[in-house]
Amino acid sequence: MSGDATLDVRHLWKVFGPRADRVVGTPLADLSRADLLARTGCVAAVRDISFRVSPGELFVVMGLSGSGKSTLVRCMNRLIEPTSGQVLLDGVDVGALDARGLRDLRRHRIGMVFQHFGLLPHRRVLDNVAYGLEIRGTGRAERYRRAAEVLELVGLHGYDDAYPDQLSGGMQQRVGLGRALAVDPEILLFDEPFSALDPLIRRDMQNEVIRLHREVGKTMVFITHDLHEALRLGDRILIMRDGGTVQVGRPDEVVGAPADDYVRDFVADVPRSHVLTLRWVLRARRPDDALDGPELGADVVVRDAVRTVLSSTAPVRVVEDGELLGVVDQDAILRVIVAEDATTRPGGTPAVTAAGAA
Ligand SMILES: Nc1ncnc2c1ncn2[C@@H]1O[C@H](COP(=O)(O)OP(=O)(O)OP(=O)(O)O)[C@@H](O)[C@H]1O
Repeated sequence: MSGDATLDVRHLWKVFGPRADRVVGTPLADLSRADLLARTGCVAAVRDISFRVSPGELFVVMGLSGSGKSTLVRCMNRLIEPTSGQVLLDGVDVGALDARGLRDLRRHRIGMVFQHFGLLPHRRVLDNVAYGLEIRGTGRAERYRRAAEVLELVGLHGYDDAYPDQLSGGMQQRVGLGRALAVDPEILLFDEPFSALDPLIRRDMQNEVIRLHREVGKTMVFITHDLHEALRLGDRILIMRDGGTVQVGRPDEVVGAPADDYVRDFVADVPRSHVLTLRWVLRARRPDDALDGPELGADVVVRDAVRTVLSSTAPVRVVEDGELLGVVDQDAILRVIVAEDATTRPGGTPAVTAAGAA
């Protein structure tokens, strides 16, 4: 059962090369990517990847160039045929779809946003946004109505009649985003959409995705090689290396408890106060702690709690579901800020565990 996951990826493999179908399920599958290549000439682009994306979640897949992200995302709608494993979209096995089902999936159910916008240069912005509706057979009046609505949503109001080459890169990317949104798909897949944009415009577009995600509540899978982008956007992040999964977790988990040295190195320069939540810095309440301090939730990010903690003489009480998890005092906050560039918390586990055990 896929439960109520919008996307459920199970033991997905994609092997390229000669006799690629004879790798999974044999001892060859246990070889590292490099050894497999040396022994067989095959590349395991995606190695046994499993994850579930809940309705409305923004799920990020992050990895360096060659880690297998693009192959993985293309396996979702079978632009690349997986070697083995399953992809379920709202419980429907994508691998079992016939040509017609697949066409329906790509037109109606999955929207894609790429780095290269793939806009139609001779068509106006409005027609580009309406394009998905047009190939779906939606009538002219209805598709223009919807396209105008989406243009407003992606901040392109007034650009209906412009042509793509009259727009900046960021604006063209908004058109691409609008086109994907116009058909109201169940899930949006972003394949490194902002990699070619200038840093400031890129930041703008990230904010745009965050805003849109909040406003339309769409389930999203976002592929990136940029850790900071992943941490900004992701409800959860899957980190890939050499085709496999290194870690899946919330941003605070990836930064607070890196799964291995690879992730630890990766997150070493992340400002911890921007990502860690109070859960990671609280301690168990001591009998002499004053309990009349302010109350904050365990998922409040340290940076957002600094003012409250530093302006209170009593420790801040950290609560979750009405229960006191522990307290955060000024020392704890200052330690995070002062040690911003330290690599990991000793022990690497949320402080709530330590507090609970104390
Ligand atoms: N059609 C193919 N035939 C053979 N090998 C391939 C093919 N497509 C991808 N690969 C290999 O699979 C691995 C994963 O590639 P993929 O493009 O998915 O990685 P990526 O993380 O998306 O990298 P990038 O960000 O550079 O696109 C790489 O080693 C790549 O060379």
